[in-house]
Amino acid sequence: MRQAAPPAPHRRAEAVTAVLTLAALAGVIGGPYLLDIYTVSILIRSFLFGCVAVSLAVLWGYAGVLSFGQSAFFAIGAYACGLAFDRLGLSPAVALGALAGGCLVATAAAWLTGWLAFGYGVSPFYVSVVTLVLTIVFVQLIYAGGDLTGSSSGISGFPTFDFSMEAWFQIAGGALVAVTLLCWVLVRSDTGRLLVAIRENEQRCKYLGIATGGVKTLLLVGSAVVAAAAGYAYAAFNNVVAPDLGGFQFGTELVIWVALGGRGTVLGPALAAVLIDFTSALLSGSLPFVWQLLVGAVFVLVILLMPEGLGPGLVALVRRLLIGRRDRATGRGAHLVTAPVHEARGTGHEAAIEIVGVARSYGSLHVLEDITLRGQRGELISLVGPNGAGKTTLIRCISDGRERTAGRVVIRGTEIGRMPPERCVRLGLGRKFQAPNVFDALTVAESLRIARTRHERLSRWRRDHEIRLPEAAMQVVRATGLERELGTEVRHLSHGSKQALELAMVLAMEPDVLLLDEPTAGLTKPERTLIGRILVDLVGNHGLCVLIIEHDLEFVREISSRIVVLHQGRIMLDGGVEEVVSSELVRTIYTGEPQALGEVGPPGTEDRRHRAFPNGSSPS
Ligand SMILES: Nc1ncnc2c1ncn2[C@@H]1O[C@H](COP(=O)(O)OP(=O)(O)OP(=O)(O)O)[C@@H](O)[C@H]1O
Repeated sequence: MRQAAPPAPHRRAEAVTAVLTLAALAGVIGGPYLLDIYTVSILIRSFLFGCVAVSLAVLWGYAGVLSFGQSAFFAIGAYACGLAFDRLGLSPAVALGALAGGCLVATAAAWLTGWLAFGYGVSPFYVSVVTLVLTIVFVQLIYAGGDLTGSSSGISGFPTFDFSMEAWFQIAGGALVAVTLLCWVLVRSDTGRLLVAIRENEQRCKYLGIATGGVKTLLLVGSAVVAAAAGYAYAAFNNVVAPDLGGFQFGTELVIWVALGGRGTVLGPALAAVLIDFTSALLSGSLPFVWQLLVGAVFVLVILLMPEGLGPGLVALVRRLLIGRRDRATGRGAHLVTAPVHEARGTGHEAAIEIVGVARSYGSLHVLEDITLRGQRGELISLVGPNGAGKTTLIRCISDGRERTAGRVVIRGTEIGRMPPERCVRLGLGRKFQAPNVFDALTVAESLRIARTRHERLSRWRRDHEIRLPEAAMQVVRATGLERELGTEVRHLSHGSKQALELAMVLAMEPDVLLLDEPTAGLTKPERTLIGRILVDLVGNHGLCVLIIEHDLEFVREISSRIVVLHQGRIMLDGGVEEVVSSELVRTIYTGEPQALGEVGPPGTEDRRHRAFPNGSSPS
């Protein structure tokens, strides 16, 4: 496929990075011949710590995974080196085996951490707790290792590589330059945008079919391997490993360095790690307590005055001087292309969606009972009913297999069972939430690109400026003027544009069944009319099955092929538009008259009546 050329701001950023990289490499090669031996030996350590800080910067600053356990991964690599060299002596096979072994153990530990921390329904803070525990477990294991691990004294004096100080400096410095450059390439790529999307709105990512837990686990494994390799080099250089390397204190120091250097950059944390560790080594001897106090005070000040850290401030300044405003750097150059149509799922004869006997209870509260419903291709089914009737709960039960307490949901012939949202979505489901559920920190183009993840693999090393969209999504983007806003950050869009963007993102997945929860909430009359026209076209010309929750009965009347009335968790009526709209039962449900239903209507039905029948008009 032909690739679009990157826009000018990107090319300038790449040129600036190339110059910085060459300058850094020149410093790394020439530095040890200009600096005194003490400075060189401290900087070697600082460079290796810098590698770990950069890997944490990607993990935390971009993907939002705050890990205190990078020290444990670092120490795993260090102990792999110390143990192997101490027990087996130094040979190329042992050296390579120890490096591979350290990385493998770190991979296993990171994978286990990810499995524990990124499971279904787990709070994002849980990973911080799990990684904290990891450091404690690691230190306890080392203590319990007795003679094998050297317990609290660690291992020292083992044979190691016979490299000169200059060579160590060049290896450690070169590693820092390489890790920083690779991470910079990653975070600027489409995959880097995906990491930001996960940090910003993990729920939306899942409903775009992205297995966010898997992505975060992979990233954690990658950062653990970088940390383990740095730990290996640290042990080989220093000839000593100790339990403190894997402890909570070092893990927290790494977090502080990244916070000071700045989340959302990779250069900031690299520089902060080197500068703070280097200065610590120089000052902690003469000013042991004052120095710690000083670092603590600066940390508090930066968090208060520059919550994003020092790096982003400096980067913004450099960008303004060299490149221009941020939006221009991230958004310009993106353009839309119509994507080829993918093969339809299923046999084509089955129902688009089939709901059989679905129920949902919260303890003794039965919110949904025995819901049975079928939707075909080319049908627009409106789900109406007063507040609290269970409409949103039904949408949740359809789009997340773990929500319902009984019944079956079948999408294009496949039962969803207990599938999480990202797997339901892959069966051909698209869900738009009531309030716009978008990525505020991304541009419109980036959001649409992320929405195509299910169909197009995201690049790990570059940004694709060509956004390929299916006809239906393209229609929404064009009709609502989003085409002219491709470079705009979503946070700057109006409410209506955000609603349209979310709809376009959902359509970009090429769903067969579209679930819409009050898509016109908060929209103006012309915007509502436009969305209505688009929906009718999606159903008529693209064959989608749309299930829409709506309170505006005029709107429902104009667009629906069928209306389903839900009341107190049960389907009261399922029929054609005129039949339902003129139904006495519907009027009774909305006005809460007890006679017709043999019960008292739910509280607050007056308000609902006004929402359902604008201007107080009757449905008939
Ligand atoms: N997590 C929960 N725990 C307990 N009860 C819940 C929970 N979620 C929803 N409910 C209850 O389920 C009922 C149905 O809620 P739901 O949001 O599905 O109604 P709705 O028809 O979509 O209403 P609205 O039109 O106001 O959005 C309400 O009584 C609500 O309080």
